[in-house]
Amino acid sequence: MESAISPFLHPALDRLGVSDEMRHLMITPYREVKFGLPLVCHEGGLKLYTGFRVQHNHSRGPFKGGLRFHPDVDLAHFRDLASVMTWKCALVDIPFGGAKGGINCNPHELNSSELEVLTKRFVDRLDEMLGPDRDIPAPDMGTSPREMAWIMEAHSKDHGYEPGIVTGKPIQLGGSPGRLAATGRGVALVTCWACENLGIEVQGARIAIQGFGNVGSHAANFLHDFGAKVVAISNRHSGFYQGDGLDIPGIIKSRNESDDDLTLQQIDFAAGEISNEELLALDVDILIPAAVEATIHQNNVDQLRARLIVEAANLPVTAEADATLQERGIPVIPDLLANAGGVTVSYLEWVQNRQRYSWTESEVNNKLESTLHNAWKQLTESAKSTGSSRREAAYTIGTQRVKEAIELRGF
Ligand SMILES: NC(=O)C1=CN([C@@H]2O[C@H](COP(=O)(O)OP(=O)(O)OC[C@H]3O[C@@H](n4cnc5c(N)ncnc54)[C@H](O)[C@@H]3O)[C@@H](O)[C@H]2O)C=CC1
Ligand SMILES: O=C(O)CCC(=O)C(=O)O
Repeated sequence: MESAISPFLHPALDRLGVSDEMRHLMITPYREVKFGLPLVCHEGGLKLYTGFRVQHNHSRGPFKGGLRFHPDVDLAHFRDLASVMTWKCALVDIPFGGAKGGINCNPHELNSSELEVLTKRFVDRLDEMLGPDRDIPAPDMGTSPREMAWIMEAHSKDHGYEPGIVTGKPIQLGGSPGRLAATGRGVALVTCWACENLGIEVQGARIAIQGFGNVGSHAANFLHDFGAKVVAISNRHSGFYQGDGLDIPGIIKSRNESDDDLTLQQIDFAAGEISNEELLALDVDILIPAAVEATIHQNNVDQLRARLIVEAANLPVTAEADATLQERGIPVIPDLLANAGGVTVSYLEWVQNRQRYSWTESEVNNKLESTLHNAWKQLTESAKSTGSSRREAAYTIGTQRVKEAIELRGF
């Protein structure tokens, strides 16, 4: 499989003028593992899943990145996503490297105790690679605070009480206030700054959001609170459109009551059903892809009518589509910044865990906002002064910081 990040990364390394050896070092994962995970299912019978962890780079701090439980994942996928984490942490200037991993299972088809066994077995297999100063997992698609609690338990069994082994935990176990909503909060804040920059009024702005999980639903809720009209949302099954704005708090409430992504379909509100492809092509001010990679590609990019795209998902716009959007003058706020709120509060959670001390939610939210705003300022200034896109500027800053750390540490 061709790397989705290479077309963004190589030009940044060209701009830095790195040697071939340094380029190779910066693009190659430090370590990647793939292993079998057997599970005896409740109805009987053995199933074999595959676990993955790619540790991309740790020159600026321990490996950091989420765990995805999804049937379609593979090593190539995680290689790209781990690399994204490295540049993202560097861009927002938190002392972590990049990693990503997960299991090729469909969490909707397993019950809670099967998932618990699988998650704990995953941690056992990775035992010597994980640790609060080595590699710190967190939630990504298909995982949540529940799985993070199991990870903490599995690790602490052999290593003693250590909440800093994982972030995105339940608050009762040392999770940080604000982490659950942090990625969506960051998406909403960055959207507001971008609107201000581009002369788009947030109040009343029409927004379409693809993906209504942790990130999409929290982003929708914050933007609704800021006065925007979220006119369309979707999940992996279908989408909904209501021209005068959806009742986002009401939809989230009923989704949470059933605790199942599927029930978005069953919610009773005065909206029409649309497909994910139709959602992407809506005539809106802002389009927020918050689901999976490559949902905006060369075959649908010409249909897009949004004035601004904010990448809440990782790598949702392919390189070909990105080039077309640049030609059409449609600004894209890149994933490296737009969804960095999650890992930023993960860092704050890890700091609190290491100090055995906790901050209030408003302290955490203030630190999140100032971290993202610093990165936003650096990114926009760099894009302006070099005449590059925001994505190019994000990669230039991220790769520059990682290169500097590698050189300072030596080989
Ligand atoms: N959870 C976090 O803190 C962070 C997540 N992200 C990224 O945000 C994205 C979403 O993650 P979460 O919200 O955590 O996942 P989630 O598992 O909570 O929700 C994913 C949502 O996307 C929908 N979906 C899945 N495939 C789809 C498709 N092909 N078309 C439309 N909708 C689809 C699902 O039905 C669900 O509504 C991912 O790209 C993830 O890597 C990025 C930074 C942090
Ligand atoms: O919170 C974290 O450590 C990682 C979040 C993540 O996986 C991401 O930013 O893509």
